[in-house]
Amino acid sequence: MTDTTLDNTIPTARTSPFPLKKAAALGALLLALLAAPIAIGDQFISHIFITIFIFAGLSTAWNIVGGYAGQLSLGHAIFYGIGAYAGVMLMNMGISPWLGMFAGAAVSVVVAVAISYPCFRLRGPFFSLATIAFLEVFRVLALHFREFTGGATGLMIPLKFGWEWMVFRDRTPALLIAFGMLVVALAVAWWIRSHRLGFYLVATRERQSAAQAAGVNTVKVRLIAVSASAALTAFIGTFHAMYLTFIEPAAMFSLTMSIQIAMFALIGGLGTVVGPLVGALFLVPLSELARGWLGAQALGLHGFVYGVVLVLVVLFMPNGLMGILARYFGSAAPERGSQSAPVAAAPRAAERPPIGNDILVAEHLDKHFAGLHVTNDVSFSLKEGEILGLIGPNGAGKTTVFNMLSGFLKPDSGSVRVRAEDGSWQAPLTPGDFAAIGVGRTFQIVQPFAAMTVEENIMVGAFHRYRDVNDAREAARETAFRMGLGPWLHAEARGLTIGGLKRLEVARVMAMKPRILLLDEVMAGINQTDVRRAIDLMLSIRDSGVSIIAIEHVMQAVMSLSDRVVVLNSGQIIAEGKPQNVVRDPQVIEAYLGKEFTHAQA
Ligand SMILES: Nc1ncnc2c1ncn2[C@@H]1O[C@H](COP(=O)(O)OP(=O)(O)OP(=O)(O)O)[C@@H](O)[C@H]1O
Repeated sequence: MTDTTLDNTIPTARTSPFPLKKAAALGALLLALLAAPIAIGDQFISHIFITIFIFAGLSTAWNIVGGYAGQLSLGHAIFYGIGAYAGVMLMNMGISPWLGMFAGAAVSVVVAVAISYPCFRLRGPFFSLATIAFLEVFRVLALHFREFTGGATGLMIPLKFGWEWMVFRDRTPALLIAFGMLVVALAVAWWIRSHRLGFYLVATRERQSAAQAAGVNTVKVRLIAVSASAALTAFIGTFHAMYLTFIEPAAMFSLTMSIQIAMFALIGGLGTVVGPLVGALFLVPLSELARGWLGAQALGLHGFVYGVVLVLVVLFMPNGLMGILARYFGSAAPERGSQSAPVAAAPRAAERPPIGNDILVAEHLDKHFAGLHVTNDVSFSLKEGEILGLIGPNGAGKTTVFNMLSGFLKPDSGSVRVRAEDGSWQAPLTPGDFAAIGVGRTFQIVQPFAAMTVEENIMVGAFHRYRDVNDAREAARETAFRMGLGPWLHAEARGLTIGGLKRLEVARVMAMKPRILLLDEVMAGINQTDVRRAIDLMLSIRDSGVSIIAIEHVMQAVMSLSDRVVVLNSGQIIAEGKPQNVVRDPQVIEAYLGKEFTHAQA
């Protein structure tokens, strides 16, 4: 590691994932998109723009779930269909679609929560398949209840014109409504992405367990995202039904529709605020023009050309059109191998606070994995202000113990109790409970939120203390500079070296200001100089009143840091005590250290 001088100045500039300059550019683009068809005044052109606005709105709504939260739903036509049917059915009863769309949105939210809750357990393609299955159920239901839905013959809207009924002879009012809906969808998507919820969603998408360790209720945030997305989709569904004037199950609950909605976001730029709009802007005219120009020449030729363009985009633009734009206007990637800014000199307390009473107690922890008895009656305690070293050979069960101390694994028997700030003893169960009571942990295999910047990664931890984005950003920057990550604030975590990722892992948990810190091999794979710095950092963390349990194989660190050491072997505690005594224990030498270590110590 080189001794690069650390720039200790913490910049106070406040940036968001969607800063003002970009917002102004988007505003100008939207105004131009509205002005163009009005200025041209052609019915067909207006129709194309209405279609762009509708699909861009639908795709923006989908992107909240599919892009931010990473749940690739192919069932979004359910909410579109519910919005459409609610609007038309209520209109048939004399109720304005402006009210109908809220009814459709309310039903969609209930359906979305009911479907998503069990499906969140499914990962990747299995989630997508489940959403397709639900879509098919809704199509069949719409066919079956023909007294309400008109069955396969569909429903015609009663031809009542005017703003009250959302039906017009001229295209301009429809253009304005479609535009308004797109703006609302974009505003909601932007708000979510630039606030705590958006950070939590992306973190959940990137690494669910790391997000849980940072105190994120991953189920709750995804349910909120699904609800917002379903409501927006239903709003647009109601309007589109009025625009089409006729609805039927095959068109409203169609898989093609679901795929199209998702595709615009994929092509434009998954997980970005404006990606879906860019995708729709590119693809809707292409599809309409291909249909108009080529449809007459040879049957299906337009579909072929459209398909070829899609394949080319997917092959050559993995991050969508927004990826290309970001390459020209975005920030540069961090340089690998140069991430050596030292950890800031940790301010040490003049005097070490005295070791207090127990703050965490593990009692009789037993855990089996199939036939393997991984931990066997493991009991120990951690005292306030203490550093407890947890050592043992590979496979001894150390990480399993950590998983039980942080709610990631439920012990088969035994318990973990933690003393809360008010002095009461609690028995947290879930990772969220542990985070809430002040237990923070790192992971042996680093778990960065790869697509987020270093700053955003640490902010996910800081949100545990601060709701406000600017406060969380400030806290994250402070932590980043303290951890020597200052120069890489705006670099994506995926570009960091292993040393950088280890620091990021600790920085994220430190930003939570935990009272108890569980460190899982944070010194593995780093060089001697960094080990010494990491030791200093841990001592300063301890001096600031944090109690630490550290799993570590680097004996230099174990010996100089630990007040006490617990040795695990084959899931059982074989020794416990002061480090200098433990390393002389014949059982520990036999099972873990080897005779060479004792000789070296002597
Ligand atoms: N989810 C799991 N399913 C089945 N076996 C598991 C699981 N997790 C851990 N094990 C097994 O339990 C044993 C203890 O693993 P654990 O990771 O807790 O050990 P460790 O002491 O942390 O080892 P290391 O120092 O190599 O990280 C190992 O044999 C491991 O293969």
